[in-house]
Amino acid sequence: MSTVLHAQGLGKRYGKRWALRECTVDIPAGHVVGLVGPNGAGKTTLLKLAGGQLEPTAGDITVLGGRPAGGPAQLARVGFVAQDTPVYAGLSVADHLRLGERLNPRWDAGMARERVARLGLAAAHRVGRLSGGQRAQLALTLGLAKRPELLILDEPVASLDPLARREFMQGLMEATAEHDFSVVLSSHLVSDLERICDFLIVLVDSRVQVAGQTDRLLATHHRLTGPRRDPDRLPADQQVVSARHTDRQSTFVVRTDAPIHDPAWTVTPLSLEDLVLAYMEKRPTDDRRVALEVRG
Ligand SMILES: Nc1ncnc2c1ncn2[C@@H]1O[C@H](COP(=O)(O)OP(=O)(O)OP(=O)(O)O)[C@@H](O)[C@H]1O
Repeated sequence: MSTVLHAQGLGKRYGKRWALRECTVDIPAGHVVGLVGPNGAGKTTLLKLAGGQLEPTAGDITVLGGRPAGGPAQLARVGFVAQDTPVYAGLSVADHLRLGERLNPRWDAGMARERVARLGLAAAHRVGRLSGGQRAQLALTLGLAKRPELLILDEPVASLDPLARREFMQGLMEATAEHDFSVVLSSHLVSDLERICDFLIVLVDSRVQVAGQTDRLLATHHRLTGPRRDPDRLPADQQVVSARHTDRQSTFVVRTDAPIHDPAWTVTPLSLEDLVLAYMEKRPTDDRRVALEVRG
């Protein structure tokens, strides 16, 4: 299967501070990829490196097999909807569609018109007077009508209310069902992404903590609850993502490909949100087996 994004040791530094470091990921084509992480984790940096708006300080990145923004053909293959859903306040909805048609060789004018009509956006309406949700939908329309092979969306729903979030995601889901393209979109919240994403990247403190297909991630991560135990006494093939202890009980989130047979444990599956939170809790530590110890 072809790869939409390949990063090897990718890093971006501003002054002394790394915004993204040692990022090595492969994203196969045909997925909707959720990039999740807290504020300042490096999501925008990774997406801008993919879009070619930033140059790496270290490592390599290829997108659809080419250099990001490496010429008009490459630019036509990648759509980018930036964080502040950039549209031109003084221009009308129709002006935006005309601009899109002028600038994009594969522009799907019929789809753009149909989508704008379905959203109830009047062609003559000044974009500066649209609501945040309507602006986000217009920006999504422009991104989709470009007919990219890869559409990158940087926190597209961050400023929207829950209903507008749902409508936006619904529109994106319908588009991915109708047309064959890959999507990478970022959010602070996994709840925004879990209905639509089938591939997840968790980014915390400028590093990729985990990346993979969501069904595979869910199948290989488990919560173990049982009598208090030192993490060093877990089998070597169980990678401890997070650990919590009371005086008598331990709860671990572990990653393993092997079945868990130890009768001491109650094994429960994780939701995607649990999984992301376990990685977000992870902190650098001297102990390689334990990501986090919380007493409580
Ligand atoms: N132009 C810049 N100059 C200096 N530091 C920057 C610049 N852009 C980003 N950074 C820093 O790089 C780190 C990662 O920023 P980035 O915008 O990629 O994070 P993010 O995960 O997208 O955050 P948010 O969710 O808040 O948008 C942050 O510490 C940020 O302050």
